Amino acid sequence: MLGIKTTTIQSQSLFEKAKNFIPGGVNSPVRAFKAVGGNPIFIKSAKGAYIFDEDGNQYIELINSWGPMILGHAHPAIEEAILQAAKNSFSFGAPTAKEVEMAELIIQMIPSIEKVRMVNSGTEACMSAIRVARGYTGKPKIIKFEGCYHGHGDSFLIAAGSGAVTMGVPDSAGVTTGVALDTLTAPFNDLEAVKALIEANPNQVAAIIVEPVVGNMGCVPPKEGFLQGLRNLCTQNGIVLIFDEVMTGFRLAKGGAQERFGIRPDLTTLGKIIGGGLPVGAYGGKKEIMDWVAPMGKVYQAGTLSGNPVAMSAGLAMLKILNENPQIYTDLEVITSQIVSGIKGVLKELSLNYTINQVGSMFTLFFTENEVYDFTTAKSSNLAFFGKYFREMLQRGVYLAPSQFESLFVSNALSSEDVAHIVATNREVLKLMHT
Ligand SMILES: Cc1ncc(COP(=O)(O)O)c(C=O)c1O
Ligand SMILES: NCC(=O)CCC(=O)O
Repeated sequence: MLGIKTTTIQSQSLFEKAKNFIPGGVNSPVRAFKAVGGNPIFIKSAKGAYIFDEDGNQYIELINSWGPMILGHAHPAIEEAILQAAKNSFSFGAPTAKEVEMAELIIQMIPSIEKVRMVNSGTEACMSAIRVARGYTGKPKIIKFEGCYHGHGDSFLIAAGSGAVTMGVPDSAGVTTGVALDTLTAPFNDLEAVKALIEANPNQVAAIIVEPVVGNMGCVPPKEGFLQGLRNLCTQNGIVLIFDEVMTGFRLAKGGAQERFGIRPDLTTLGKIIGGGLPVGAYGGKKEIMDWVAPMGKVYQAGTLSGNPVAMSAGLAMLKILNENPQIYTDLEVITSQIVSGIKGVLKELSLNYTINQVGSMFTLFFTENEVYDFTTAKSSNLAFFGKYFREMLQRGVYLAPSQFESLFVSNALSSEDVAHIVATNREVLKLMHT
């Protein structure tokens, strides 16, 4: 059943057609298989741990819509919530009880958030968060880390990770020099570089934005003391600390990476899991800062579909399950550790020294022998090897992110048979690649 057993002819013809109408044939660059060779597969449906393409091939999911499907696909409680909500119409552009319930639950799950505003994507959340930080501090610049991705807002497409680096455009065309000059960059895990930037730009830095565990150059954990060091520098210099928890929020713990590492940011951005698979983002934090947002304050931010009732219902159903079942996080960690230790065992058997990083239910196998702790070390990976690995895994029914510079996301829908299949497939493919 698993893997490409028939053909991918439907996917191929859809892709040919799509290229006539959609730039590059895809609605988000990371979906193209540009970095790994071959053409994208077009998805027809998914259920639990499995995804099915237009040709009827079945794959085990390790992307899970780039993070949101932490409970696996089409979870019955979320499906039901969407169907029920849709019966009352799909959008009102006016306040609802659901969004109040949603805000209350987010604040309960993430204690650093005292007030929260709903938006439609992680990009919007991050764009809005830095605007608020600038309004609140009256300062123009932000510091971000090389290889971190905070969505496609102009200010973030400087040394950006994820699809931007995969497609070779970490500094995108179309971003003005003026905007670019207000984004300062430092290597991830390098506190001294951050200190130097703050000293060289006195009273200029409004915010430091960071993925507390990076997913967008592959999975890269923070070194001991790094996040606390950022917290201290921000407090000492009147800088707003923004944790971009679009990937890590509700994934690494119910309170995200900030709960896992015990650090309290001033603002947090959220996306992915918060919508249960529908388009939702949010930003929130200290009341004192969030009260700068219109209509309370002078920072403008708005949205026709923000707090959309169907999306809120899906998100609420998801968050309630996570909030009420802490065992899910233990299970996710066990499943992911089984996969990772299985792959490590395979590497040992084959005398390969590739690096695997794992934090909770996020992990990446890097085709480099170097320790990977920042963008430079991530980029030392052998991308041709990754491409071959990706294609061979897909052929055998394991659906990975089509880039070395992405994390994989595990769902709790994986069975022990699925885990065994993933490890066995790694053995087969890595062996094939190294003989
Ligand atoms: C850490 C992080 N921030 C922001 C974003 C942007 O979110 P979206 O794709 O929903 O706009 C992403 C993912 O794309 C992300 O991984
Ligand atoms: N690392 C990339 C993502 O998480 C988002 C997927 C997309 O941009 O389509």
